[in-house]
Amino acid sequence: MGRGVDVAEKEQVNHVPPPVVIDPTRQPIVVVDDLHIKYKVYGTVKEKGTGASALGRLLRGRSRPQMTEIHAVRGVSFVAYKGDAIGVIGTNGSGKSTLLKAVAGLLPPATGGVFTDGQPSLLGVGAALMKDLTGERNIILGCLAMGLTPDETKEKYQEIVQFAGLRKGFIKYPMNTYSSGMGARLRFAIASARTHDVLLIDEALATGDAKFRRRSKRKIEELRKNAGAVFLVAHQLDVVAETCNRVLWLDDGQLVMDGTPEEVIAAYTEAINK
Ligand SMILES: Nc1ncnc2c1ncn2[C@@H]1O[C@H](COP(=O)(O)OP(=O)(O)OP(=O)(O)O)[C@@H](O)[C@H]1O
Repeated sequence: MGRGVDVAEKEQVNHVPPPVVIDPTRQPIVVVDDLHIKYKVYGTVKEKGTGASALGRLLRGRSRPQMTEIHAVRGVSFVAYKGDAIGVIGTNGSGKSTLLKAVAGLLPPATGGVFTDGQPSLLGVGAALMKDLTGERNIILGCLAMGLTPDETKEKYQEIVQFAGLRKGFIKYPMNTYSSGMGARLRFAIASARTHDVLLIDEALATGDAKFRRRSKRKIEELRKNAGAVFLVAHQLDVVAETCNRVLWLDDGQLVMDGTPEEVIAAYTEAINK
């Protein structure tokens, strides 16, 4: 017997998103078109999560996990233009990191698409630096990995050390002796040593102090001028307001608002304080 489709489901099935409109006077760098991202997870989420029910399942031999899907990004569309610095805000689990990973090409769309003009670089909290190596070695390897020549790396080295502004002597210590803030500063300093077509920064500035944030803001402005577009995920709304010319507000995987920092942050603040 066929299953009835309720009205909400019908609307979803028949929903045809409006086409993405590109401003012909500006240079598009990233086009996200009705993007859907789903994670496949293995678990028994449909059943009760109590100890008794887990034991019952085990005794009945039904502990085999089932596959379920988490629909993390649900029909997001926008266009980022050359010179845009876009803040992505939203509550925990609203899909911000997932969206950035998809723009970076690290997660395949379930449906919809992401088109980028140039190479995206994702700078995340856990960006790959080698914990056992010194800051010095990480700068050299990081620069070479980003495609700088050995001569360019030599040229940039001092600038990176200065920008990171680590405590005296720490550049010669292994990174596993760094605080999380120090690690984040070094990561950002390395990443910003070259221009990126699309630079995606996921919470990487969160642990910096006020002075470092001011320096980062200036650096992002510089990167914006030379790069294609910069995306910044941050929970600190003041950082987003200071750094970005545009903000996307995500909620439950959907785009609630796309506008200036003033209007989007005001609407978001009102919504979360209700
Ligand atoms: N690797 C994963 N496997 C399965 N589900 C995931 C995975 N990563 C994220 N999710 C789920 O996708 C949804 C969006 O998560 P995401 O990390 O993108 O949110 P976020 O807005 O960046 O959150 P936060 O502000 O807490 O960092 C959440 O429901 C989360 O549980």
